[in-house]
Amino acid sequence: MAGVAGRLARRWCSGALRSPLQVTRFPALQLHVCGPAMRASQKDFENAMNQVKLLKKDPGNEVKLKLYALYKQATEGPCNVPRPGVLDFINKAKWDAWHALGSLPKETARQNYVDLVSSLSASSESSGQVTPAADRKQPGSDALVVTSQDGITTITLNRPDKKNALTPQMYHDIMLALEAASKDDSAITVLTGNGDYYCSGNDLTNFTDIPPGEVEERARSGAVLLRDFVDCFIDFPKPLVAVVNGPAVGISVTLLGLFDVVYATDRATFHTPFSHLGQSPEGCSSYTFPKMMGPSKATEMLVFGKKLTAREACTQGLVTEVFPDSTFQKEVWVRLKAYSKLPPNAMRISKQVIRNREKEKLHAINAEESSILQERWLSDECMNAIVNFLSKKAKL
Ligand SMILES: CCCCCCCCCCC/C=C/C(=O)SCCNC(=O)CCNC(=O)[C@H](O)C(C)(C)COP(=O)(O)OP(=O)(O)OC[C@H]1O[C@@H](n2cnc3c(N)ncnc32)[C@H](O)[C@@H]1OP(=O)(O)O
Repeated sequence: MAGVAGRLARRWCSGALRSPLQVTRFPALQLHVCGPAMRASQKDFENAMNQVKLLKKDPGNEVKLKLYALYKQATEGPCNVPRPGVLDFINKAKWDAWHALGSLPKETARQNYVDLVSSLSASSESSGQVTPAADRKQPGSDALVVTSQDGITTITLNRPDKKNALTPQMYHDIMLALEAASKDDSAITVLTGNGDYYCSGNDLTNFTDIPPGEVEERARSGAVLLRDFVDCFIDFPKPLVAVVNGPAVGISVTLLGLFDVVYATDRATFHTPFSHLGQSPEGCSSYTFPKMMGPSKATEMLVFGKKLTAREACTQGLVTEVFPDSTFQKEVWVRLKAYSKLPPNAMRISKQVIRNREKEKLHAINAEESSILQERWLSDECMNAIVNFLSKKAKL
């Protein structure tokens, strides 16, 4: 395959092949093709085709073949044209990739194409080679992807079929990733999501399969986990940037108050349905939200569960800047890449000057919120809300 791959690369890059997959600029990446959520619209698909053209670095021939195959499957269905001759290496490799998809439904191929492009785009504005940072402990599952390049460590939530809902493993892995990022060579750390959502908050199935008699203990350990998790954000020493690529729910919203900068696509929304869930605010939002938006706007969000658009969130100070979805990834990564070239020690120290005097207070608030939430998890209101979600009676 290496010889074929090399020839393919030359042909693609030289523009010898005319197809919607002509990748003129390629991303560096860690790739994940997602399961068949089957929600991508034709518009999403067309957007993804456009996004491919913006990619900066070569993702490698295997990926290009995968993109080609998914495109053909999504637009024409299963491959039933004759296989090219043995010496027609390029077209044979393309045919093989397409044919390998068998009877995969067009909708699934379309979704997989969109998801694949989305994962490529997440890092398409960077020029260096993305490496899974070799000196760090890698996450325990592929629900989290950590990459490092151009002075930016990016932590990507990668459970797009579940809207990047956070499992206990992910909480632990994010803590490990933040700890590693605090010590690595990068100047800036980014948290983002793969797929159409930034994050749908705590995975509500975390509350299931608890044996009778263990509920209190689970609530206690859940509160410890929550407290440790939020502490990592409070203490994180470098500029921490949220690249909010889609809607955000629950703890993924409250935590934004602990980030230094929050960039959002205009497709993002911000929703904290704590009362609907019989729960209460966490992530220090009971302090950061009233401080940034005033108590009454904070109450609308944290108590009444009002969902904000990206622009509203920007007006309230929760979001730093909103970008059109079509140019979001491009603009944000260009910006971050430029920032990452600033002297790292100066940035770290300036962050400390801005944040340090509040740290103690934030830790105390986090402890209090976690303890209140521990009680809430044992309430009938909370149990009923979880049962409602799980039985699909309620979509919050
Ligand atoms: C006692 C134990 C303690 C545990 C440890 C705790 C540690 C810290 C806790 C911190 C406290 C955090 C609080 C919060 O974050 S509150 C917010 C919780 N999130 C929600 O309420 C969102 C619920 N989801 C939804 O409302 C919708 O799914 C959503 C609007 C996000 C998307 O709707 P849409 O119709 O577009 O898509 P689907 O509903 O079909 O979703 C696709 C699949 O994804 C699953 N999904 C989505 N979000 C979650 C979630 N939060 N938890 C679990 N699963 C989620 C959804 O069920 C679909 O799955 P299937 O395809 O399998 O049906």
